[in-house]
Amino acid sequence: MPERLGPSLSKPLFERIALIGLGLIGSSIARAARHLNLAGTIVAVDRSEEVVARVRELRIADEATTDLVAGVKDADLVILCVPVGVCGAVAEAMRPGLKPGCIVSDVGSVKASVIAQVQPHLPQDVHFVPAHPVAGTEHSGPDAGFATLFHNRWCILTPPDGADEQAIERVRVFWSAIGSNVEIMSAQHHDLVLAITSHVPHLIAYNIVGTAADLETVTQSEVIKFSAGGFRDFTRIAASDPTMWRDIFLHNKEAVLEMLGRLNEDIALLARAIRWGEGDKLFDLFTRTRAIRRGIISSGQETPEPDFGRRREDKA
Ligand SMILES: NC(=O)C1=CN([C@@H]2O[C@H](COP(=O)(O)OP(=O)(O)OC[C@H]3O[C@@H](n4cnc5c(N)ncnc54)[C@H](O)[C@@H]3O)[C@@H](O)[C@H]2O)C=CC1
Ligand SMILES: O=C(O)C(=O)Cc1ccc(O)cc1
Repeated sequence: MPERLGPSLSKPLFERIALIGLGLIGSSIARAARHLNLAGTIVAVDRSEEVVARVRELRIADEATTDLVAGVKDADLVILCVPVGVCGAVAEAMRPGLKPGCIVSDVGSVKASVIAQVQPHLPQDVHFVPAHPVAGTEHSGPDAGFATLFHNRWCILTPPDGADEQAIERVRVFWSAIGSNVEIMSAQHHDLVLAITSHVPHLIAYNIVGTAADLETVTQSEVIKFSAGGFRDFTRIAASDPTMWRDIFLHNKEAVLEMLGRLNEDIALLARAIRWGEGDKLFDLFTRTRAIRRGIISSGQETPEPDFGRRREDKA
């Protein structure tokens, strides 16, 4: 068992869990649920034969199938771990197999659109509790997952109005047992917050790496050769899955456009400060942002970077 995972439960939280989509997130949930004894039986469902075969090889689920209806049969908890753009189609296709009274959840990076897509397809006696584990990497697929991915990270639940309290509590307990800190908010608020903290930063990374690549013909590969840490960090983010991120932008359109509008205004102000030599404006902003980063590190939400011996010199 990985070192940082908590103790496994003596009795599973759910008899049978079905995970739909066994990529980075689905396979990480499967691994964590297995290690922590959160489910009596874990069923893996994926539309890709290749992924199903790999899940069997990796032994991260008890059963694996491409058949959605058979896969969700008798499951007490079904979690959609597919790109947000296909959640509605998956919900519609799995509906005939859903057990009355079961809980359906998801892990999508966008919430209002997923609720709008999924809810109309669920029978009245099925409880929908949408979730978003705010943890991930730029990698995809069943080999990329690991059991500690969600440890000490946030998981946001966005239950629609009138959602069953017991079902919300069971999903909260599930993510807490996985090691996440759980918070509940409205889907609209989630989408606005995540637009600025996650979606727009990814768009900026895709954009800057794209622009630099276009410049490369002009600079004859100096862009990559002399890329310092900052640019390299952007290339990591810009290596994230194209399908997943296309869907996120198309399904959180209003919030992303709202945040991009604000960002454009602020960038125009920065350009103006540079043009007119207003150093104090630049200095004030950079001082504020440095304090934010240091606050994140001291609150324990981020591991500090290696100091390469700098601290010893500082002390001298
Ligand atoms: N990658 C990340 O860092 C994070 C992703 N998320 C969310 O998790 C979800 C999954 O993302 P990843 O695991 O990274 O993706 P992934 O690309 O690693 O895995 C997605 C899996 O879904 C399967 N799939 C696609 N369409 C399907 C369908 N119609 N029916 C059945 N299976 C289907 C694919 O074959 C693939 O195995 C997305 O909604 C994403 O927004 C949430 C937090 C972090
Ligand atoms: O790799 C990174 O830096 C991420 O930001 C991962 C990530 C991607 C999408 C999410 O909805 C949550 C986390």
